[in-house]
Order: sequence, then structure tokens, then C-alpha cells
Amino acid sequence: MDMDMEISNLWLVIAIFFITAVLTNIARGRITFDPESTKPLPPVVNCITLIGLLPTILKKGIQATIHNLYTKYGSVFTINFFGSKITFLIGPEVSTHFFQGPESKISQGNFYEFTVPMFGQEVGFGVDTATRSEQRRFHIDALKPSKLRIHVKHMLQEVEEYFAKWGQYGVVDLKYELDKVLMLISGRCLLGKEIREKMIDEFYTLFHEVENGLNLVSILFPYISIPTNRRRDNARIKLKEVLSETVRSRRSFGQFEEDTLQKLIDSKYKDGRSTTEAEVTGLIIALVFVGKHTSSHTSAWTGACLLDNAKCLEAVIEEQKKILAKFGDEIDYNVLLEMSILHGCIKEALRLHPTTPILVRKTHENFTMWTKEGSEYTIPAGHTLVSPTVLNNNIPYIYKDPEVYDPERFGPGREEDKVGGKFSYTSFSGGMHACPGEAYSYMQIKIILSHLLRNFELTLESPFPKIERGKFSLEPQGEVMVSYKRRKLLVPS
Ligand code: HEM
Repeated sequence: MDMDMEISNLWLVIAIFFITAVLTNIARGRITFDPESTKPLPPVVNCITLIGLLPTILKKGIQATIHNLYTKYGSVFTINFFGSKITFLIGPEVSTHFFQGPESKISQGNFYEFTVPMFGQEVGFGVDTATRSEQRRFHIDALKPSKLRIHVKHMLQEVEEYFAKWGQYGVVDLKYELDKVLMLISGRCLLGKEIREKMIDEFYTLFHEVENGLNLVSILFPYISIPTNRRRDNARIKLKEVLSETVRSRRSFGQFEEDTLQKLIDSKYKDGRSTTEAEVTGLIIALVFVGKHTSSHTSAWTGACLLDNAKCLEAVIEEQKKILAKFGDEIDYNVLLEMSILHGCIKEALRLHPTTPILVRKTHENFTMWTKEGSEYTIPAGHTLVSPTVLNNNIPYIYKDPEVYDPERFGPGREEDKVGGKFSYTSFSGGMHACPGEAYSYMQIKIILSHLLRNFELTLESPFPKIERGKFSLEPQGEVMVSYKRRKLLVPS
């Protein structure tokens, strides 16, 4: 992985969480330790050690530095950052508490509070834990694989219409093109036909202003009056108006549509209460937000990895030929499930380029745990827990030659992600907060990429992308220029 990128991106992400952790501790007083605990605390990396590590950080990058600490201290260690205790849990053996601990003991804390002005006070981190967990259920229900079949035809239609506009041959920025088509898919499948047909561009212009709330200053100080925050707030008010109007209209005319917006409109709390217009608005904006950049970056990385790797490209093309021979041109949900080689290629791109490089939680009660190395530690209440996906996905005793793009590692006979244990592959998180959009995102990415593979001969014209600096998510840097020539895949006789 590119070292310069690591410094800028991971510093940004870690800085956000470290500073949030420090501010939280200042606000809440001293961290409480369990006086009765008889188990030792994890090894501590103090500020002096951290300062000593600065040359390594600057020279080799933050990922390499955490890797060094992991080699030196083992799978569990605590960084003491000006009084804030940040405990790293690295590898599947020590990740169970992180992913499966009950919300009352280990939660997402207030790390995501910056999303409140983006999605509204009525949802997510703007509401109490019980309501939030019901709203999480609405998302999970709306994105259940059984509810996704209906989207295939809409996704296919968007993809076919979009790429029909390409010429016989040409050169495009694949990253831009994928982002655009994904935006149209979300418009149709998540937001619904009213927005898709009448105001998709306007929606995304406003949405982009809301998305800009994801910068360092706005994350740390979501409510201060700076131009980005004001633009974000104005845009959200307008989005709320538009979406509320759609919800109101559907409810008053008893109209039913096959989209995710409808599922949220029809969701009910345990006490029988229906979702309000403001709640539906916030929940759908949150879905578009979490779903858009993740799928966009993942599809661009997959495209670049495939076009940079002749063997993998040939394998996915051969798979498409076999599927065409078996099912003809028609693609439905079951045909998508047959695309296991393409699935592995997407999964492998995401292993190397996770969209969320680190996951963070807060402990509210002491707990004890065994490390991979055989030590037992107490992790005290108040610690910030970090599960670094970028490291978890690259552990050499789990993933053979982890730096190599090798989709076959997930295939029969190897299944490295399973052999390593439940939490070996955490690009979609796991346990309590596992991404409910995983099946949806594979579906849309497979529909786009299989269409491209079947209808175009593609060549990567720009160098293999580096990772964009200073962004929260690990996205490909700059343009990913690709030349294309129309073709029809020949089906083997
Ligand atoms: C390649 C695509 C995607 C990746 C890599 C991804 C990754 C993730 C990760 C890592 C988390 C968990 C964060 C944490 O544990 O703190 C998450 C949560 C979530 N994702 Fe995704 N995601 C993707 C696509 C989507 C899509 C398309 C949707 C919806 C349409 C979606 C909806 C959600 C929701 C609602 C949550 C919050 C779950 C919760 O807090 O319980 N994701 N995603």
C-alpha cells in the first residue's frame, strides 16, 4: 500500500477519533477503572514512546507503525494519548467483544455525532439508543436479501440505459462513470421513481452539500457556524422538504412503490407507531450516504484491479461466458448468485482497499479478554476501542501473501477468511453493526461490472491508482482512465 497515502488518510481518520476521544474524556472527567480487577491492563504505548515513533510514522506510514506496535506488543495494546486510552484489538481472536459486545457495554459512543446535522435530529445519533436500535431494524429489514430481488430489473435498466450512451469506442474516467451510474441506481432503487424521474440531478447537488459535512472541522465541530456547515444545513432542509412531500403524497394516495423508501414509510416501531416524514427522510438520506461512496469506491477499485491483472480478467470473462451459455442474456437475482468469481474479485478489492479503514467503539464496562498470545487482560470502561480493518484484512498468518491481489484466496479449498475465524474479514464490519447493505452493494456492483465485461473490451490507460490523500474513505486517487471498445462476448458452443 502507498505509504504517503497511509500517512495522510490514516492520520486523518485516527486524528478524528483520537481528538474526539480526548474531547469526550475532558467533558466526562477521568476514565473510571475497575478497582477490583485482578487482571493486568494491556501493554501501554505512552506519549513519550509515541513521540519516539514519529520518525517511523513519517517514514513508513501509520499502518506500518501500528503493524510494528502489533509485532512488539501483540494483538492488544493501549495507546495513551494525553490521558485518552485507545486500545487496539488486532485480529479475529481478539475481536469478539468489539463486534458482539452488547450495546450497554460496548457501543459506537458519540463518534458518529457529526451525522446528526447530516441526517437530522429524528434518527440515528440524534435519538436515544432504544429508538436507534429500532431504526437499525428498519434498515436491516429494508435491505434483507429477500427484499432485494425486486431491485434487479431496475438496476439492470439503469445500467443498460447509462452505458448505451457510450460510443463504439472511447476513453472514459471509470471512477466518474461508476459513480454516476451508482447514483442513478440509488435514485431508482432507494429513493424511488418520483425523485429519479423528476429531480435526480437536483437531489444529488443538494446531497453533495450534505456529504461535504464529512470533513475534519465539521466532524469535530458539527455545529459551529462555518460556510460548509451552513450549506450542509440549508441543503438538508431542502432535501427534507422534497422527501417529505413524496412520503406525504404516497401516504395520502395510498400509493405503493417497490423501493426502499417505501419500506421505510411502511416500517413500524414495536409500539405500533408509524415512522414520521422526518424519520423517513433522515433514514433514507443516511442510506444513500453510507451506500453511495462505499459502492462507488469498491467498484472503481475492482475495475482497476481486474484491468491490471490479466489472469483475473480472463477468469471473470470466462465466468460470464459460461453464465451466458447457461442462462442466456437474462440476468436475475439467481444468475447474480452464480457470479462467484466476480464476487471474489470484488471482495478481494475490498480486502485490500476497505472503505472504512478503522472501526471504533467505546467501552462502558470493564471486560476481560484473552489475547492470541495467551495473556489475559482487563479492558477498562472508558477506553476507546479500535479495530483496524486495514490491518485485520492483511494478517499474514490468515492471508497468504496479503499484499497480492488474489481473489482465489476466498475460493474452495482455501477460504482464508473463514479458516482465520469469524472476524478475519471485516470490510463490512461484523456482529451488532454488520453492514446491512452488503448484499445490495454486491448486487449493484455485479450488475454494472458484468454488463461492462459482456459489452466492452476495456483497457486501463492510466497507471494503477494510488489512494486519495486526506479522505475519510480509502478511495482511488484522481482519474481511472479506461479505453473501451464495444463487443459482444461469444458464448462457447
Ligand atoms: C462496498 C460497499 C459497502 C461497504 C464496504 C460497507 C461497509 C460498512 C461498514 C464497515 C459498516 C459498519 C460501521 C461500524 O461498524 O461502525 C457499515 C454500516 C452500515 N452500512 Fe454499509 N457498506 C457498504 C455498502 C452499503 C450500502 C449499499 C448500504 C445501503 C444501501 C449500506 C448501509 C449501511 C448501514 C445502514 C450501516 C449501519 C449499520 C449499523 O450501524 O448497525 N452499506 N457499512
